[in-house]
Amino acid sequence: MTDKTISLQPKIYQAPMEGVIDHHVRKLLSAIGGVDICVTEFVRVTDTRLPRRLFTRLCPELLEGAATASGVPVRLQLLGGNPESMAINAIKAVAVGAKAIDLNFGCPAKSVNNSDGGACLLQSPHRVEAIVGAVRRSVPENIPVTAKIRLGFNDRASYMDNAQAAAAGGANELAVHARSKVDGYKPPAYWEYIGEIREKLDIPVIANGDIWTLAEFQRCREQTGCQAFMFGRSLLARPDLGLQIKAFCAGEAYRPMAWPQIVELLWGYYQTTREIYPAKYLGNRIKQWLAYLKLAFPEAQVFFEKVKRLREAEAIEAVFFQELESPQVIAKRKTFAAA
Ligand SMILES: Cc1cc2nc3c(=O)[nH]c(=O)nc-3n(C[C@H](O)[C@H](O)[C@H](O)COP(=O)(O)O)c2cc1C
Repeated sequence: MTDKTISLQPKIYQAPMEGVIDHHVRKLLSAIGGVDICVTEFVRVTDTRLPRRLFTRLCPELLEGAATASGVPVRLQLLGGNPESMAINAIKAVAVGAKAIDLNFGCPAKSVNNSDGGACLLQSPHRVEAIVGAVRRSVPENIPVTAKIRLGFNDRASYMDNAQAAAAGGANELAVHARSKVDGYKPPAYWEYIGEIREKLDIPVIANGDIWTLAEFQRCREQTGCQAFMFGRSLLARPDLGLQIKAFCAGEAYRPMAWPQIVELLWGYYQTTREIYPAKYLGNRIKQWLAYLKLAFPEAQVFFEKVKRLREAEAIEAVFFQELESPQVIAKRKTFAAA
């Protein structure tokens, strides 16, 4: 690989997804490859110093050098509106093992916004600056403090004020989900705003929102000029999207993951989480992942239909066995093994 191709390689981030991308999913996604940085679900900061176990439950990687088993660094995300409490808990997180802190200014949930956290803070850019500043000043300089914003709360008018506030507070990087809180998750994502932010700020800006495919990555890169990209739902829909992008950028051939590999991935996820989640929720996590996979793999829709009403381990596993033993899957497995 020449220096030129290295410099053309984008940095790929796994987006935080509360209730969806936990440490099990981070482990699987980072093992596939293509992901440079993972981010945890948010730790909700109240007025107290949170106990160590809360950090390690949400991010057991803190006990393993703050990296996944495949060595991908994991950033711990904090959410809250009180600069002092955020700073105190950032210090605690670092003491527990965090090597980077990300601050959430994007969560649209009513319950979160009503208790003064997430996207509602975008209504007061000076508060964004104060929170970032308090955390930045409280943790050692070698610990990156990053922020993740939307383009605004009720509308997108405050996008630049909030981006500049995060930078003025000392954020080392800024991830921008290209929608306002009111935009929710409705397409489109307004990538053009990210490009403006990137031009104005001196810190790396990470583009996020609706980058579902390699072609969309290319368009987003063109529109924003960014070198860093964050993928949430899209990475669940195409778990090797990071590899697809990196191979493309390096000019290398790459055969994207096909359904047989996806079933094996899902089977691995089911097996590792089977004992951990309460029995009454058995299968819920794979159904949740299938809901994203359906967007990229027609086979996932068929599989989802077969498991959607099942709650018993035996029944769910029978569907898996049927799929894992299907001639199509076995044939593909042999082809991959030979390749
Ligand atoms: C179910 C769900 C949970 C999310 N949880 C978080 C979170 O904990 N912290 C955060 O900053 N963003 C969270 N987000 C937003 C994503 O990180 C990301 O910004 C958004 O989904 C757009 O990116 P995508 O189009 O690649 O999914 C969440 C999104 C979804 C759909």
